[in-house]
Amino acid sequence: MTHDTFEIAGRRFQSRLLIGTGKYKDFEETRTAIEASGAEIVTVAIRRTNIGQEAGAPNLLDFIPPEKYTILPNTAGCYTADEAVRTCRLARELLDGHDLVKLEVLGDHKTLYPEMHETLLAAEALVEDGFKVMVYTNDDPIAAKKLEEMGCVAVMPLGSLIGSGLGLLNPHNLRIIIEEAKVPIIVDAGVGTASDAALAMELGCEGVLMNSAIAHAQKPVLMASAMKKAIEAGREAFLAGRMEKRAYASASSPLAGVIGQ
Ligand SMILES: CC(=O)[C@@H](O)[C@H](O)COP(=O)(O)O
Repeated sequence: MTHDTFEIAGRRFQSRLLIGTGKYKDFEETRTAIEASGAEIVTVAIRRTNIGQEAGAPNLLDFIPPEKYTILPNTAGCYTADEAVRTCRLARELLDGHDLVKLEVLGDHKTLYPEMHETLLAAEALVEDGFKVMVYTNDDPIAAKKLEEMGCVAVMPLGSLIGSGLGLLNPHNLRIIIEEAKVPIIVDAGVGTASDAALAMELGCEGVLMNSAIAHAQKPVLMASAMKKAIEAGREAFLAGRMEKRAYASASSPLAGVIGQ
């Protein structure tokens, strides 16, 4: 499987597991979990994590160095297109012109569901401004297509609500989105355990982004390692092509060809 890489915005990656940096006990635990996950793309909430905004405070980039990981600044905590666009511009300044961002514009505090009108406005403005936009969206195939047509480099439908751990609530919609897509589809949010991640990959997603399932596991580093394997297993199962489901049994040792029959 070493050649099974995937591409986002002209960059190639081996690992299909994208990982968040929130909710860990401390930066050291963040570092160890990310290491165990094998992730190459690491997302950072610019409004919540210090990557240089606060001089003198502990800086995440000392633990997750940009020379080793692709840092993916995200707009978590933004509720309007304006806030999201400003946050991406701040990230670009802090990261010396880095243009790959994860856009999320949220609708309310209770569901953290994407606000699609503001998301579309922000995506348009950011693409226009030269950003490579990976965008968090609901699992609506029409919205996913619009975001792709606007020039987003990856579309990231939710599995279920951020931080809920409820898994993939609508695999049927995800399948439609994947079938229609010409850019990578990456499930973002709601993964609770390894089988959720494997299922997303079996559906044909290019990758999965997760945070809570690892950071809130009782043993985050062990869960990070489990997720790495689940993503790889799900991908291999997708490439292998699953058998058809049948309504009735089919003997494991068929009689056809048996001597004496
Ligand atoms: C880290 C990040 O970008 C989150 O907004 C993301 O959606 C993860 O969700 P979970 O915490 O449910 O994995």
